Amino acid sequence: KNLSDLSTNGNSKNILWHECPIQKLDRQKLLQQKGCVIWITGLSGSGKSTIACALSRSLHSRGKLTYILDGDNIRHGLNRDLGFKAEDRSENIRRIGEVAKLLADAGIICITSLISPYQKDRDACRALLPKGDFIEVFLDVPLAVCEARDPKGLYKLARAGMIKGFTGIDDPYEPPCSSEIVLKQQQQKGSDCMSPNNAAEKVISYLEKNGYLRA
Ligand SMILES: Nc1ncnc2c1ncn2[C@@H]1O[C@H](COP(=O)(O)OS(=O)(=O)O)[C@@H](OP(=O)(O)O)[C@H]1O
Ligand SMILES: Nc1ncnc2c1ncn2[C@@H]1O[C@H](COP(=O)(O)OP(=O)(O)O)[C@@H](O)[C@H]1O
Repeated sequence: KNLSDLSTNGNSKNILWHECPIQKLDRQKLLQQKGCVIWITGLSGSGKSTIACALSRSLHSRGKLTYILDGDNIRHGLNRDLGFKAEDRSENIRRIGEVAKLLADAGIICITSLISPYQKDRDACRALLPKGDFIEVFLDVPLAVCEARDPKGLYKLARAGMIKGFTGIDDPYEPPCSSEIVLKQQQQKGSDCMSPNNAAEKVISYLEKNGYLRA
């Protein structure tokens, strides 16, 4: 190794990047797909986890390897030290963005389902990936619909002041302005314009059209 290549990165000094002869392209060839990140963002209750699962199931049945990074789940382990203040949410997203980047480099179709309320945090994750490989999916579901669903009873607690800083109630959500895919949920009851399976199909069409389902 050439000592002049030793570098500093963050708090790490004297580190050198190690290349392996087996690269992303080789892994993609093996898997017959392209590694990428499908970044699902939206309010609590907008359907992120449901759509992530529908998408994973559908891609799996076509022989494609996926992995879901779900905010709730990752907060049980890797991110168990983080809460919900703005810096903690940013760090949550930064770490998951880095893990997603590794999974995409492994050739996997990585699906993240996080509120990710801040544009700058989402954009920082986008910037970690090669152009095109970060596919943002905005679940554009009105707060009233999410609040009416309230599957975990958290909106009720937030309205009663028992949870402080709940997204959409007393904490911000910055809607994305240039997502690759926008999935809109109408407010009328019984509207089936965005069933989880329809939503998954829209994402799969995008992947197909953009060459992610072949090596
Ligand atoms: N204060 C507050 N605000 C928002 N959400 C809260 C809060 N406290 C707990 N929860 C639960 O945590 C889930 C969101 O975690 P995320 O990691 O996706 O959030 S973030 O991206 O860091 O903003 C979120 O899950 P989802 O409903 O699946 O989105 C909530 O169940
Ligand atoms: N497309 C949809 N149409 C109707 N209800 C949905 C849809 N997607 C999710 N749901 C329901 O909404 C609730 C919240 O979904 P969930 O996937 O947990 O959202 P999130 O992960 O964004 O918090 C669940 O009860 C789920 O069954």
